Formats: sequence, C-alpha cells, structure tokens
Amino acid sequence: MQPLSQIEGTFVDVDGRYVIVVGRFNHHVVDSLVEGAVDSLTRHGVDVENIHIVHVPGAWELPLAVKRVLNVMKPDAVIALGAVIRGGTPHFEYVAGGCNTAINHLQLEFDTPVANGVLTVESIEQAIERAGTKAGNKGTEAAMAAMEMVSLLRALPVGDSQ
Ligand SMILES: Nc1c(NC[C@H](O)[C@H](O)[C@H](O)CO)[nH]c(=O)[nH]c1=O
Ligand SMILES: CC(=O)[C@@H](O)COP(=O)(O)O
Repeated sequence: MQPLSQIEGTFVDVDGRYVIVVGRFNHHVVDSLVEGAVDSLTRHGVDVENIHIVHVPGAWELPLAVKRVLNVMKPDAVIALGAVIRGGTPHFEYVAGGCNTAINHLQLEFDTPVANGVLTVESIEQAIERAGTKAGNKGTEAAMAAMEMVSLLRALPVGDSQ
C-alpha cells in the first residue's frame, strides 16, 4: 500500500504580516488575549514589526475591521480577539453569532486565515479561565492556529478558483 500523502503546517519560517483585530469590550480580559497572541507570534519567530494591532469597540465591529484589514493591509493572517460575555438579555446571541459567522465568511472570501480568538462565554469567570489561567489562553491558541494555517497555505498549491 502506498504511504498516504499528508500535508500539514509547521511552525518553522512562519514570519509574515499578522494583524490582530481586537474588540475593546471587556478589555480587562481581552488585554490578556492580546498578550498571549503577541507572545506566541514573537516566540515563533514573527518579527514584531510584522505584527499590527487594530482596535474596535466590541465584537460586533470586528468583522467590518477584519474586512478592511484584509482588503488594505494584505496580511498573511488575521487574529480576531474579543470577549463576548452573556448578560441578562438575548443580545449575547446576536453579538456572538453575528461576529463568528461573519469572520468565518471573510476568511473564505479572502482566502486568508482569520483565527478565532473571540471568547463566547457564560460568565466573567469563564472568560478569565480562558485568558491565561486554568483553561489556557485563547489568544495564544488563535495565534498558533494562524501561524499553522499560514504555513499550510504556503505548502498547498493555489487553485485556479482562488
Ligand atoms: N456585550 C458585549 C459587547 N457588546 C457591544 C457590541 O460588540 C457592539 O460594540 C455594540 O453593540 C455597538 O455596536 N461586545 C463585546 O465584545 N462583548 C460583550 O460582552
Ligand atoms: C453580549 C452582550 O451584549 C451582553 O453582555 C450585554 O449584556 P445584557 O444582555 O445584560 O444587556
């Protein structure tokens, strides 16, 4: 039996232009996500001059800023960070759902990784747990995913439909 062909991204030579788009809402949590993302990028060899941070008011505004970044800055990857914490009304569903659906569509539309580091949680405690304490750091995870996808897409041929 022929060996199976396997292609995956690595974390070698992943330098490139990374743009972190940050929703400022719940900044006491989001600041830790940004710190985790930047630390991950620089520790894997991304030049700090190739890391750009764009701030928006909240998660609802992330997709529009991501779209403009993709259009104008031509990044190798975007890392979307934010913290959507459920409150007392259905607003959570619309903000979280709208943001996640839109940023996923944008990565497909622009053929560019948009890593999802937007927390969608039930409580501040859950947010804190995922911003560098007992449940890891979703900013770090999003940066790792962004770098791996940059590496993978560089290894994959570009189809004629792109
Ligand atoms: N409640 C949260 C929000 N709400 C604000 C929206 O994102 C948006 O800025 C506003 O509706 C104006 O358009 N944003 C978060 O990022 N996290 C939340 O928990
Ligand atoms: C995600 C939200 O918009 C939410 O945190 C706002 O809180 P509330 O639903 O109590 O207005």
